[in-house]
Amino acid sequence: MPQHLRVLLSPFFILLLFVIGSVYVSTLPEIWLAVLPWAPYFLSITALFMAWHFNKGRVFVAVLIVMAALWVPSYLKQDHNLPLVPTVLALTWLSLMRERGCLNRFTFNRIFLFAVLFAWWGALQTGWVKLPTTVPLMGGEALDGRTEFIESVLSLGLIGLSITLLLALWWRRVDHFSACILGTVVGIILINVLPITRLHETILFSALLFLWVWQLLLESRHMAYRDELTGLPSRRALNDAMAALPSNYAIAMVDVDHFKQFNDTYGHDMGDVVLQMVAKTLERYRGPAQAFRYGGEEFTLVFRGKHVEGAPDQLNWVREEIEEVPIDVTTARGQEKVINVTVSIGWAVPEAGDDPSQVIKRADEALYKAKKKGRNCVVGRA
Ligand SMILES: Nc1nc2c(ncn2[C@@H]2O[C@H](COP(=O)(O)OP(=O)(O)OP(=O)(O)O)[C@@H](O)[C@H]2O)c(=O)[nH]1
Repeated sequence: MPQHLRVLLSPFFILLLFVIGSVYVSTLPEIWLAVLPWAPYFLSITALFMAWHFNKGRVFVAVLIVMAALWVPSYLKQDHNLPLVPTVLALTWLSLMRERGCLNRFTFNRIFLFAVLFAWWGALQTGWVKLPTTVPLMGGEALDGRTEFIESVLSLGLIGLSITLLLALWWRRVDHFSACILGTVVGIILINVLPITRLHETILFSALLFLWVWQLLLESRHMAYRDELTGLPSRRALNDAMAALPSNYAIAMVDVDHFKQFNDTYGHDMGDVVLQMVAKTLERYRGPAQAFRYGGEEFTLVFRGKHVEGAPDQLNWVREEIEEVPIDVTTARGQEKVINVTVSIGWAVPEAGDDPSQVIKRADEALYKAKKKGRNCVVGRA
């Protein structure tokens, strides 16, 4: 499944699950129905605590925005009149901001900014502030049909623009945060347009808050199991994968040739670009083999089951493909040129009684032989 759809899967699946659940909510025992109104508060405290723990200021603020959407109307005693426009605007605005950690001046500034936005909406709703009828904005008292019409068009325009922007951000970033913001905005719109009771509304708000708890769980998993530079699964993920291998498998170790020299000549940043390029090429072989960053300039490919047979050919293709990628570099004298890097590969399959760590050791020995042979080659050790 394409990565774009994969990141959207969990937010929209959670939403769908809660929407279906809300249909059957009235069949729940009394005790559950009594507890349900507390669910959003419990979930928001959990999400806020987790966001603080993982130092995710944007998630912290997103949860507060969802809570404001739930809480502000009941505070104003205006049930079922959700602050739709300020909520969507605040979430969109937030997704344009960079992650800058939690509980610092950036987070407090953002909370203040969005609090002003909600306070403005509340003031207009309650009539504390009255705009001239020619300035229709976010619930300003509509004195005639024309003003009401302009106000609706303006609200729809702002929401449409926000959704377009959020879709563009999701498409560009392909990350869980953008997907969760999209899910939250869709959820808020659903709550606003569906003819639902207060109880259903509570369940849908719980869905939106659960979505953020889930996002933080995914994020923590991502931090533990993904290599930050290349985006590949990390050594820890490889250890887990090795514990669940079938009987027929092969492990290949891929190492960039003369990488120290490359770093010394073109700089560490260019070295990082090379590692990202190698990772991207290895990722393309996701079908037959799973790629991991083993550490430093070393990568691991794991072939399982029927793919083991084709491993030598696949490894040669990988090697050739990496060799063909042109890399633009600047020399110490400021000259620009295009170069190519190569990799050496050693691979092995298990012998009777071998555990995966022994197979990795033998693949490493094969890699050593490939280096000795002159590099840019594949050596297999069955
Ligand atoms: N840019 C960059 N360099 C790294 C990273 N991790 C490790 N390195 C560098 O990778 C280099 C590893 O070099 P060696 O293992 O000695 O490899 P080599 O001797 O140059 O090349 P071979 O003999 O062909 O393996 C060291 O200079 C490390 O600093 C990283 O994440 N980014």
